[in-house]
Amino acid sequence: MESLEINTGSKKYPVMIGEHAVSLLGDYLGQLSFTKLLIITDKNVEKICLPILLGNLRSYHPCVFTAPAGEQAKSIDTYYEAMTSALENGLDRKSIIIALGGGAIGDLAGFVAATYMRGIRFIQVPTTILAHDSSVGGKTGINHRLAKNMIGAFHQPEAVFYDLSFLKSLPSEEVRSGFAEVVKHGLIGDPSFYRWLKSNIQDLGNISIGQYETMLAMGIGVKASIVAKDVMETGIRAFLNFGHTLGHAIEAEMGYGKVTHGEAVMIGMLFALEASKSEAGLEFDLESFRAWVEKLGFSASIPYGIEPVGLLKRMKQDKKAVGGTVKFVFLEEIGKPSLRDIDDSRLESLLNNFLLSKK
Ligand SMILES: NC(=O)c1ccc[n+]([C@@H]2O[C@H](COP(=O)([O-])OP(=O)(O)OC[C@H]3O[C@@H](n4cnc5c(N)ncnc54)[C@H](O)[C@@H]3O)[C@@H](O)[C@H]2O)c1
Ligand SMILES: O=C(O)C(=O)C[C@@H](O)[C@H](O)[C@H](O)COP(=O)(O)O
Ligand SMILES: [Zn+2]
Repeated sequence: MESLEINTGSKKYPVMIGEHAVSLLGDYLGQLSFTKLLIITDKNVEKICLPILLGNLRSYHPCVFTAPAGEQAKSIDTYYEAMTSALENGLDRKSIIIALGGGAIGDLAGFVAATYMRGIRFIQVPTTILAHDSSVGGKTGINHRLAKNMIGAFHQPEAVFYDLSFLKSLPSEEVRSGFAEVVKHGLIGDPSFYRWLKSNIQDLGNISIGQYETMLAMGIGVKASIVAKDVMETGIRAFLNFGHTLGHAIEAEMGYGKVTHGEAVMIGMLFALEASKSEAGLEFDLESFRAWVEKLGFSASIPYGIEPVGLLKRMKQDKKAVGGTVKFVFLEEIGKPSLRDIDDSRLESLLNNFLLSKK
C-alpha cells in the first residue's frame, strides 16, 4: 500500500493507494463524526464496485444515488437529481458524500458536496486509472453545452481511498484514457518518470498491479507538488492543463462522451508538443513519442470531420484565457512547462499545420 499526503495549506488529506484500500474506509469513517452517508456512483460502477464498498460500510447504512455512466453524469440534470437525492435522504451539514467511480463521478459528487447547503464533506473512492488525476486536487464540476467543466468549484476531499483491485474490470479504452493523464504527469513534472513509462509500458493490457501502484503514486506525486504550491490555479497549476486546451475543445466539439477525456488530451498533448518545438525551443523526438502512443492504441490525429474553425472557437472559451487571449501550456523541456499567451492567428496556423501533418 502506498500512502501520500496532499497539503493545500489550509487542508491536509491522505491518499491511500493499493489493492483493497477500500477495506480501510470503514475504520477511517469510524474516527469521524457524521450523520448520514450518501454514495454517488454510476450505473456501471454500481454493478461492479458498489457491492464491495457496501460490504465494508454495512454498519453505516449508506444511501446511494446512481448517475448515468460517463459524461452524462456531469450534466446539469444529473446534478439536480443528485441534489434531490441528498435532500430526500435527509443529508445535513454533518453528512458525508462518497464519490465511487471515475472522474465523471468524482467531479459530479465533489460539486454536489461543494454546493449542498453551501458545502459538506466528501471522500473520493476512485475506480478508474484516470481518476488518479481527478480524485486529488479539489477541482469539481459539471459541463456546460458550450465548454467543459464550466460550472464548478474548488472543494478538497477529506481523503482518497484508491483501491487498485477495482481497475481489473476497466474496459481497454478506459485504461488508455487514464494512461494519457499518467503520461501528462511524466511530461510536465518528472523526466525520469516519463522515461520509465516509455521504456516499461508497451502494452496497456499487460500492466501489473505493482506497476500500477508505482505509476499512479508517481502521477499523484507530481500533481500533489503542483497543487501544494497553487491550489486555486492562479499560476503554475495551469501546467496540469497541458494538452487540455485542444483536448477539451475536441470533447465539446464532438459531443461529450463521443471521445474519452484521455484520448482527447493525448491528441491535445501531441499538438502541444509539436507547438512547443516551434514556439518554446523544446528538443524532443516527437516521432518516437507518436509511434509509442500509437502502438499503445491512441489516435494521433483530430477525429475526421472536426473542423479547425469550431475547435478554435472552443479553445478561446478555455478557462485559462484572459480578455480573449488564449494562454497555452508549452513544454520548454520535459519536466519544464510554461504558460504563455498565444494570439489567435498563431494558434490557427499551428492548428492548421498540425492537421496538415496528419493528412
Ligand atoms: N477534477 C479533475 O482534476 C479532473 C482531472 C482529470 C479528469 N477529470 C474529468 O474526469 C472525467 C473522466 O474520468 P474517467 O475517465 O474516469 O471517466 P468516467 O468516470 O466517465 O469513467 C469511464 C467509464 O468507465 C466506467 N467505469 C468506472 N470504473 C470502472 C471499473 N472499475 N470497472 C469498469 N468500468 C468502470 C464508467 O462507468 C464509465 O463508463 C472527465 O469528465 C474529465 O473532465 C477531472
Ligand atoms: O487538476 C488540474 O488542475 C487539472 O487541470 C487536471 C486536468 O487533468 C483535468 O482534466 C481538469 O478537470 C481540467 O480542469 P479545467 O479547469 O481545465 O476544466
Ligand atoms: Zn484532464
